[in-house]
Amino acid sequence: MLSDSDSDTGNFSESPRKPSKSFDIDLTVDLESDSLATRSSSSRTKGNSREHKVKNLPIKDVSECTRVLHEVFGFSDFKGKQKEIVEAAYLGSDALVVAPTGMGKSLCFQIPAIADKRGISIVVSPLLALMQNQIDSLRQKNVEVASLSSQVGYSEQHEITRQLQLLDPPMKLFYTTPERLCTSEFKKILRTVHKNHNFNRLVVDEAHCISEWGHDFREEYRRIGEIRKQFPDVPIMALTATATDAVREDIIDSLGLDKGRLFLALHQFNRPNLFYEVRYLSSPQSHNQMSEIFDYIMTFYNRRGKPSTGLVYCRMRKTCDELSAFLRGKGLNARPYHRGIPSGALEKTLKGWTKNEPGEPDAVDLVVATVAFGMGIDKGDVRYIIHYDLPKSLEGYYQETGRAGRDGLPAKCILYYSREDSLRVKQFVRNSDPHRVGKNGKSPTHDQRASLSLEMLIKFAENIKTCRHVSICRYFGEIIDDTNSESLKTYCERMCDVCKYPDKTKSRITKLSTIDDARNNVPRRQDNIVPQGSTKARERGADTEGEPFVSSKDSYGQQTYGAQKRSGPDYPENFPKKSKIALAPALVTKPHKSAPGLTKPFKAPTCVRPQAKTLPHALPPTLAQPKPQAEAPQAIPRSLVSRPLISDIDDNMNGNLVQTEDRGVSPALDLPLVELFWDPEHSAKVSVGDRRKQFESLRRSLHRIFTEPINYLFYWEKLSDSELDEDQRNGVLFNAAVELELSALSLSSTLDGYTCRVSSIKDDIKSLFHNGVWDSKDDDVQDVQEVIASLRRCLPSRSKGKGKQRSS
Ligand SMILES: Nc1ncnc2c1ncn2[C@@H]1O[C@H](COP(=O)(O)OP(=O)(O)OP(=O)(O)O)[C@@H](O)[C@H]1O
Repeated sequence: MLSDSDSDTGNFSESPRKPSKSFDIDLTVDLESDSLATRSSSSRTKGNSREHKVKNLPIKDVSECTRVLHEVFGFSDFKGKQKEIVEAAYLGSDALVVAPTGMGKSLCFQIPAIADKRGISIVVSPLLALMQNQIDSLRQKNVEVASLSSQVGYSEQHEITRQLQLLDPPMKLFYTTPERLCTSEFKKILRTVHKNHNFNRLVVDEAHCISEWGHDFREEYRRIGEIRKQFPDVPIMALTATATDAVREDIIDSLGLDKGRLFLALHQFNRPNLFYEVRYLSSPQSHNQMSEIFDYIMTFYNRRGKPSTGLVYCRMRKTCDELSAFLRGKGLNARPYHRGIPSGALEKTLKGWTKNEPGEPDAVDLVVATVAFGMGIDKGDVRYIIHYDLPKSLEGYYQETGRAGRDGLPAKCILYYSREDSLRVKQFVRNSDPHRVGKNGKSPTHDQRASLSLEMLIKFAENIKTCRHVSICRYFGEIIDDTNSESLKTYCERMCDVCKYPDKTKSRITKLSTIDDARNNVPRRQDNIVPQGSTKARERGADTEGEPFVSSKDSYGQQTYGAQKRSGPDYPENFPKKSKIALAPALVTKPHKSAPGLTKPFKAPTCVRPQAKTLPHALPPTLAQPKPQAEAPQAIPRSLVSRPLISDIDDNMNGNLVQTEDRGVSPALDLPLVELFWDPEHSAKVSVGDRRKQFESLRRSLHRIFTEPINYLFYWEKLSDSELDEDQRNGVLFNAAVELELSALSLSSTLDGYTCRVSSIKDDIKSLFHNGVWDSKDDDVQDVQEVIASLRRCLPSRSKGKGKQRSS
């Protein structure tokens, strides 16, 4: 067998360009140089100084790949298009591999890397856990592999860096993150590796992260294309499980893949062994849902006669903690998994789950996880995957359910769906950072892309006519003729609720609440709630005589908040009869002493509360002031002083911020006085009394954080570029409470749902104590980010620098 690793970059006659998949041409040998024509590309050789020219290179023998498959991995046959992909890569083609979860994409680059007689494949991977998983598995097979990440100690990093630059480095594969790959120090190392003819190929795993259309877009992934520019002769292989046409195009463009010589391997997306089912909820009622999940798991165990490995996905960390505690309390061997848990505990959970042998002491049957648990988790016998709530995209859902049944045996995928939850996710997506605009204006903005994918997921969930398998595959671009029952059978043989029990599914969907999207037009506080009489209000045509808050905008659609109808128990008798404004929020108010523009403060007679004593230092006076520890003790409200300090907060396994916070001695805070008016007309589902109560508790939660004795300066600085005076700060907190309460109301169709929503927002507010959440982009702190966004929207306009910076 003849072989060598890094061949010449172009000192051979140009082999004719053949379309994708015809990599047999790649075997063409340049007689002059004896090197393979596999790297040939005029575009790639441009700018290359031919330092790679190596004479008398032997032809590569692709049977080497099969040998590796048998001897290193112990498999008798290739799966899917593995053989073609592996050989094309071995021979030096660029390759784009789109294959369903569990197909065996890792082998597509591991085999050629091992088959290469010398040199290294550099693998870019988005997650440390994913890398570690592959590294561990390769080491078990005695494959030399290395990685550089923050988890590697300094001296080891030094040693690995040295080895990488040897003339004959020991490792076959080197794993790194996109962030490290693009640093100038690492590029310097790469230059040496390349100069030594050891840079065999670049592998981009989970390549959908490159795409602006991808659900997991990662800014740093976009920069990987720089490697193609700097090392044009180095072949690139990109792999993903979820690439629509748009994502594929984006990957090819961004990485600069050579379309003329690209090996494109597309597989069917269908996972016929997965049973998809959607369970409809009238509204998210956590206790019922948790009990139902417990019952489901127990029934499943009983049917199989033994515990089975499973996964429950939740969007929020705290739901993971609560649900896993609930299930553990009921005797199940469940553990939470999210980024708020220390890495040691996560490793233990992962190990217990991956190596799960029921009955073994450290075995974990069930992991309750956020999306942090996913990519790269390769366990064959996962028998069920439950989505406690709605993921943010169809791609995400497909990838997460893809963890099930990787051994080819049947597995169940259950999605809990309620319209309230879908509205909530929509709101997240809509409000998520919209600053990323597509390359050359070609791609849509981030929120358009994300909204589209979410919309498709919602359609998938609510569609009870089309087979779930077909819906998914169509989303990824497969053309399926649903009039042909034979071809449909290849997708689904009664392996989804729609196909297996259509009538039951039809009756189940009637449970969904009738809440519709129009209700989700939660007004942006700054846009539509204006203190009566203020300049802004006047500009918008506010009634300075009596209507407290107004909006002249009609973009709030069907919202009919405000002073439109004058009746009901809470409605003041003497409220002015004339109603000028059609659209205004239900809650109208004026923060005490704030809003200097208020020339005629509105007094709603029935709603004036008893004069609360306002402590002078309920909010710290200015940002420039010395830290409050130095202040006289009486300057800080007693209830705050007695609260635990930030350093006491338990940021461990269960992220028990809530508990710690609840240890505070007094829940009562003396807040600045406000005058309130609530329109009962628009509080049909939830009484004015309940709303007032919940509003006050939201407001209290906000005040606790932003008067927090140790860190409040940090919080205010995070929110605003400029200093705010006391009135302004009171105004911000007040307005944010208004906005958050409205948001909870608009996303709920029952009192229970509303109360549950407010309590969840309060937990999010408490999470602001964790300094890390302020700048976090993690999916599972998105609720907290929503609270921050709300606060920023409520800043006076001149101090909105931070908010703008985020979204510009
Ligand atoms: N040729 C093969 N024969 C048998 N099993 C294989 C073969 N190739 C891969 N596998 C097994 O299939 C499983 C899935 O492989 P792998 O993790 O590479 O999938 P993947 O396509 O990367 O999935 P995901 O996108 O979900 O990460 C692994 O357990 C792997 O050992």
